[in-house]
Amino acid sequence: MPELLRIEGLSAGYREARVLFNIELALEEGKSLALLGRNGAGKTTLLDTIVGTTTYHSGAIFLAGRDISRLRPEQRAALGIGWVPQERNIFRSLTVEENLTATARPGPFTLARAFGMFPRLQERRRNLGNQLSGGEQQMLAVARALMLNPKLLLLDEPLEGLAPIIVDELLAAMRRIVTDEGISAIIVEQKARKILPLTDEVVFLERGAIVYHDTSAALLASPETLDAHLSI
Ligand SMILES: Nc1ncnc2c1ncn2[C@@H]1O[C@H](COP(=O)(O)OP(=O)(O)OP(=O)(O)O)[C@@H](O)[C@H]1O
Repeated sequence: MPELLRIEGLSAGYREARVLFNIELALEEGKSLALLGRNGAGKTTLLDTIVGTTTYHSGAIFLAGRDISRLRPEQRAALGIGWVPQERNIFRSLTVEENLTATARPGPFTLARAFGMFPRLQERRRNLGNQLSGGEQQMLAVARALMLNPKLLLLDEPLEGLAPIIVDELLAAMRRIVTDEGISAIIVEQKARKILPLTDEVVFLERGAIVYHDTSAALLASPETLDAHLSI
């Protein structure tokens, strides 16, 4: 598979504060990566740096071979980076359907496909964003990002604060996204054991540096390694 994302010697943070140090990472097309680590390890900062909203210090980020390190966030989005931030940036005063179509870009992922993946959204298509439950808002945020037909989907703690039944629904949808739809994704998650079975690779960040990178299958086969990293 061709390489989709390559990060070389990346250091970044917020203004003069450095949060990420010398990040080296590559992801092939169609592969998914779980990005794990304790609170404050730099997971969100890494996603935001790929999106382009942090302060870039050094190194480079390539998307499908093109250096995007100095592009603005909207230019990166146009090149195929889809992003669901922790705060789920949906339009609260637009309907579900308007949210999905307002920023959509042509491609295989259509409104019908979004409703097929999230039947709850179809039922609530005429409801406003602010009338949805937290779980429905998260589904809408994910579906909205997919409607941009991204090459790379970045999800920041998509399961956070959701009821168990909604967590299972979203996990099933995420499995479809990364396996059936074959969309490349980087998923930041606290619930490591929930996310590892549906990702190809896993990275642990600690104090802004990568301290572990392997296949998710290898980490799942080694519970003591997983426990060691989760307890850090
Ligand atoms: N806007 C900001 N300005 C300055 N420092 C920030 C900002 N956002 C985060 N940081 C700092 O960057 C470091 C990494 O934070 P980040 O949110 O990336 O971690 P995280 O691994 O995503 O943690 P969490 O699971 O809590 O979201 C922390 O020390 C945090 O205080």
